[in-house]
Amino acid sequence: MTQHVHGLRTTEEAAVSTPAPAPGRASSDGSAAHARGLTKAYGTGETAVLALDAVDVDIARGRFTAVMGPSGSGKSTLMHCLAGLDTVSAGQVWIGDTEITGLRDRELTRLRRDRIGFMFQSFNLIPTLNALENITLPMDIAGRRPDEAWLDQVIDTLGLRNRLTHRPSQLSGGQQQRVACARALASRPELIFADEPTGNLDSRAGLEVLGFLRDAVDTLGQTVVMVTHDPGAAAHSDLVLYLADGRIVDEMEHPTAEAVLERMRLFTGGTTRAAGPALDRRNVRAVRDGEDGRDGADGTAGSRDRSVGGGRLLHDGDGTAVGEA
Ligand SMILES: Nc1ncnc2c1ncn2[C@@H]1O[C@H](COP(=O)(O)OP(=O)(O)OP(=O)(O)O)[C@@H](O)[C@H]1O
Repeated sequence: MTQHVHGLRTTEEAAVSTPAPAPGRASSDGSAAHARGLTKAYGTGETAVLALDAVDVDIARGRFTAVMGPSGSGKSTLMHCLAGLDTVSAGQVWIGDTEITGLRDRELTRLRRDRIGFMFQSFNLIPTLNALENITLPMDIAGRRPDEAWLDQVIDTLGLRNRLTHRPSQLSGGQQQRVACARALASRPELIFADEPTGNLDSRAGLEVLGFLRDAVDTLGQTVVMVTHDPGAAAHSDLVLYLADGRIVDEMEHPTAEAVLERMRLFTGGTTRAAGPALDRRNVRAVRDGEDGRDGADGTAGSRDRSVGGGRLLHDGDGTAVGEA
């Protein structure tokens, strides 16, 4: 099945005519994270799923990037691979200047602890600890003393000053998410990854959290990457990256909810399918170089026919090909 993105000039199409920068484009301050050829396959053989297909991406420092796409398009997988929470099948990932693909588990754990903050849909707060203890827990585990001035700023920015001695069960959902947000910010990480951070919140609490993430970028100079299904949430970001079938197929600067909604309507299908037999390297290269019959003539973005060459190249954990046609 050929996947069309009508009327749009996709990132892939742009790459045919000009050596376009990777989606996300690093700001003048550089990349907080970037990936090249990031490929992630789950399972092997007939049941293998290619969740990410040779993704190139730059996460610009000091910006708020949203990742959107249909269910199963690879959003969470992309976030987990960028954050070093999941291994990659092929390709490379950097946090700042540090290549994390290839790091040993212990080094990766330390890097995640020291340089990355996480916010998940389930807030992951410890019920027996109060808000302040939850906020400082990662630093306590790491044996690091919080920067008190910064911690104060985060607590005040998030409006948690009067809730610090409360346990999670004594806080509303929005307040719990703010604690999770403060915990992600407290160690002043280079990068914050948020997976559907408003998914469990009512719209008012969701708006609050998005406002705080926005503030974290604007006031505190943080870098945020947020996976979301919600155009309204994406509208708080500086840049939306659109994933479909494990690839970044488009991006939008300065999104509005209406523009995001409209753009999402233009995408068709888009779930990652089971990968069939893998193809040989020549075909992979041909597909990547755009020699696979892009449409183009009618102005539509000629995306790649997934069946060209009979499948896609899959790799096992150490990056070697595990199958060929
Ligand atoms: N642990 C796993 N084992 C096997 N397949 C997986 C695993 N995790 C994800 N997948 C598959 O990889 C593809 C991408 O999944 P991912 O969770 O990244 O998508 P998503 O865009 O975040 O979806 P959603 O919006 O529904 O959360 C899907 O086809 C999914 O079924």
